Amino acid sequence: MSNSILRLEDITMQFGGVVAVDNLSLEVNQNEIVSLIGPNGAGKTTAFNVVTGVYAPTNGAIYFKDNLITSNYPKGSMKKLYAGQNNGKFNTRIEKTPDQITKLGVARTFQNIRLFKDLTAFENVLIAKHMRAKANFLSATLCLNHKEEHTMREETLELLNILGLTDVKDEKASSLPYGQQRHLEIARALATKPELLLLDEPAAGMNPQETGELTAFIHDIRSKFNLTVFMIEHHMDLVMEISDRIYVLDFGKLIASGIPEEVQNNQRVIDAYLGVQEDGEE
Ligand SMILES: Nc1ncnc2c1ncn2[C@@H]1O[C@H](COP(=O)(O)OP(=O)(O)OP(=O)(O)O)[C@@H](O)[C@H]1O
Repeated sequence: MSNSILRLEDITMQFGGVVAVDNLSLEVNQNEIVSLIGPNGAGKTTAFNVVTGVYAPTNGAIYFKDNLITSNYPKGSMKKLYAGQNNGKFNTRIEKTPDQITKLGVARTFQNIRLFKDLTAFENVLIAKHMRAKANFLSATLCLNHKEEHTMREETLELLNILGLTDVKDEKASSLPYGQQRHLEIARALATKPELLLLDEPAAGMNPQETGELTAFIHDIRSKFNLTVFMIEHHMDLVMEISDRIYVLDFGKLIASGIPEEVQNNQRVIDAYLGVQEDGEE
């Protein structure tokens, strides 16, 4: 078996005529921290949405731990609209729901924090545990036996403790400072016991101190939970410091990949993204 945990093969995601992700192939290996970067609208979140089953790709295949979990090809009206390059290469259709992808061992956080704002930190994590145990929210809330419930509560407390949230476990999510809400979102993702954690802009909204602490925090959870991390991020200092490897998207296409030094010095990347951000130039 290879060391690959996630592999995208020729993924295209097209919304009508808009090609958000264009023939993207990439690989994430076990225990790596890999970043996906690119200017606004480059297709990063769409790529995450395809991996996590929010969208079925228009074309292409995805492998998780070398098992084919997603596969599609253009059909119906999409046949005419499809603008990609690999038409005909894929001929099976495999689609999984976000729940099914989560159960395989893939969890994610979102660019805009999606906590249950009126529930406590403890309740937010506990619900995620229930969701992992049962197929849906309703059965999750109704069908647990006492022993299962007790175990989940214990595990929830342990998770909050590891993530430094014990003191605020009974606070409403909405009342927590932004940095703690981000940690809570990660705690909730970890409650589903993932092997692969997708973080969509974990530093968004954080102050410089919180952002500075994020590298150590992500390293820490990676080793404690034996995780692989695939991350979208705009803070270049963080990306360059934390990433084992980086993939760069521009207008949906992969324009560069490599270790941070390679990507940092890549002229296409500088032109497309880093240059724009640092100099404010087009
Ligand atoms: N559901 C959708 N329907 C139509 N177009 C969409 C949809 N989702 C994304 N797009 C388009 O796909 C392109 C890529 O968007 P996406 O949000 O993936 O980019 P991004 O790299 O994550 O951007 P940002 O860094 O600003 O979050 C954009 O042009 C966007 O408008």
